[in-house]
Amino acid sequence: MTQRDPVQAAFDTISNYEGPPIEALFDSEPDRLDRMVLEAAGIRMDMSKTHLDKDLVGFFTELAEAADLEGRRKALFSGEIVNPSEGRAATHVAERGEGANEDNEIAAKLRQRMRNLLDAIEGGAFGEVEAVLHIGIGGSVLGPALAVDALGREGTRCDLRLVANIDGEAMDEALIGLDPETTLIVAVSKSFTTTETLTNLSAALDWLEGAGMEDPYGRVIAVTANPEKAIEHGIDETRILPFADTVGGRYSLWSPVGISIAMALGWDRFEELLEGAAAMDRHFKLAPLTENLPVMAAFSDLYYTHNRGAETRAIFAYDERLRMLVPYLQQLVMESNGKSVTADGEPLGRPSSAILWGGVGTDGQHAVFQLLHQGSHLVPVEFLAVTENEDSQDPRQHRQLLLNAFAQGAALMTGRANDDDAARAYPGDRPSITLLMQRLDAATLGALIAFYEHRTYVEAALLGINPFDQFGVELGKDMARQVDDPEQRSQFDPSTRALIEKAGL
Ligand SMILES: O=P(O)(O)OC[C@H]1O[C@](O)(CO)[C@@H](O)[C@@H]1O
Repeated sequence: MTQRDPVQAAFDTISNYEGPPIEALFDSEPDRLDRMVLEAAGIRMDMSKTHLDKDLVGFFTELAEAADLEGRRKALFSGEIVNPSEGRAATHVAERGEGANEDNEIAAKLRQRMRNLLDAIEGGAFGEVEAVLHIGIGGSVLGPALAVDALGREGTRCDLRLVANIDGEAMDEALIGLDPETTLIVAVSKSFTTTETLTNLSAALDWLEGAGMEDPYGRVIAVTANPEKAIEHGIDETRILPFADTVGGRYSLWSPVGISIAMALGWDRFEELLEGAAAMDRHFKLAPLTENLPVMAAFSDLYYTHNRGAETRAIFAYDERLRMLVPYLQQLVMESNGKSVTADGEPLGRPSSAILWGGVGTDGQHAVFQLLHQGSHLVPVEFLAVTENEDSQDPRQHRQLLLNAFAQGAALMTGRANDDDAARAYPGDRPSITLLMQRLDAATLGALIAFYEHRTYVEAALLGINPFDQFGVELGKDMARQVDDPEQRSQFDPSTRALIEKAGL
């Protein structure tokens, strides 16, 4: 008789489990709030409005054991190869001082180099710097965009403009009102081969040259894991900030990629961001699985994809400062876990990560929440809110903001019957998680981002996925090159050829 694969057996149990509605769990589990509200690094996660009951948590614990989650967690922090397809470790935790000693030291040295350059800039080495034009795409821009948008509301030390898209409209907009004499260019690309970034860098250099600048390259700082390529592009070694190639693009804001964060918010805030992330690292590393925020959140994610067939999950931040969180997390989660093969190259054979979408509250309530309450799709929702009001704000607004966030979670769960009119009935029993933070400072934001990183890692570990490669993006890049070549173009399909012809390309 062949032994059943214990991971598959645990997934089968989870997929076939039929538990009670969420509301009933508050009666059947009197200690529910104690067990399902977890707190770490300034984040309070309330999971009591999910279907995870004691049995399910037990089944997930069995799955974690079968998938050797604790071993995977240890492998991440000890710098072992966790990205087998590229034969690499993933050392973003070392950027926060929580990796293997050797990796921590490498990261600390590169951070010191970043600090020295920052001191030189602030000391006037580049003349007066009023603005920074940060050029990068994907993981080379989304972190700085999120951090500075969230934390720079009360003023920044320089005017930070970000440009990612290869669309000239994006560059035109980013340059509005900038003075070439007082603008520094920060070109960020892990590979330094990304078409968008290199094309935008050339456009920015032309802009400097067009303004009569004698040495446009002298105004460029490059951040990359491939310094040779940056040198090939004409950037002087002294203005290159390298980072380790074991730091994935979507995990890189902690590395010198964060120089724009440090320039806009100051070095101390950048360090606080790292410290907050390190606090979450320690929690993830040490807390037992059932008290561990990233682990329990991943259990919930997998329950809804495997048991309830949820294809998406939504995140709504009831805080305007977190409006960039969803785009940031979309890359983190979907580029990491949107895969159909396991780390061993076998077909996955089960749903991978859910599609992540969302926005901010209360805006979403007046646009897409209809579907959340009454649509035929089950969408687990995550609400984020910050209890402390900023001094400058009207407390009435903040009060309403929070009340709305909490009411939505309650409404999704309880629903409301209407025997006379089905269109006015709310089925209820719809799950949500609420993440509550007392304040949104650099440390809490760091912890929040690290929480999502580790949750993504746990999901990958349980699914058997390698979350650190992204081969899915390569085919489109390749075809974009081919389609630009008249000879290869003729081999394309009739629809694509007609589009190219119509656009006159
Ligand atoms: O930092 P780079 O090498 O320019 O890459 C930018 C982005 O492009 C991707 O490689 C996808 O094409 C992302 O993983 C990455 O964050």
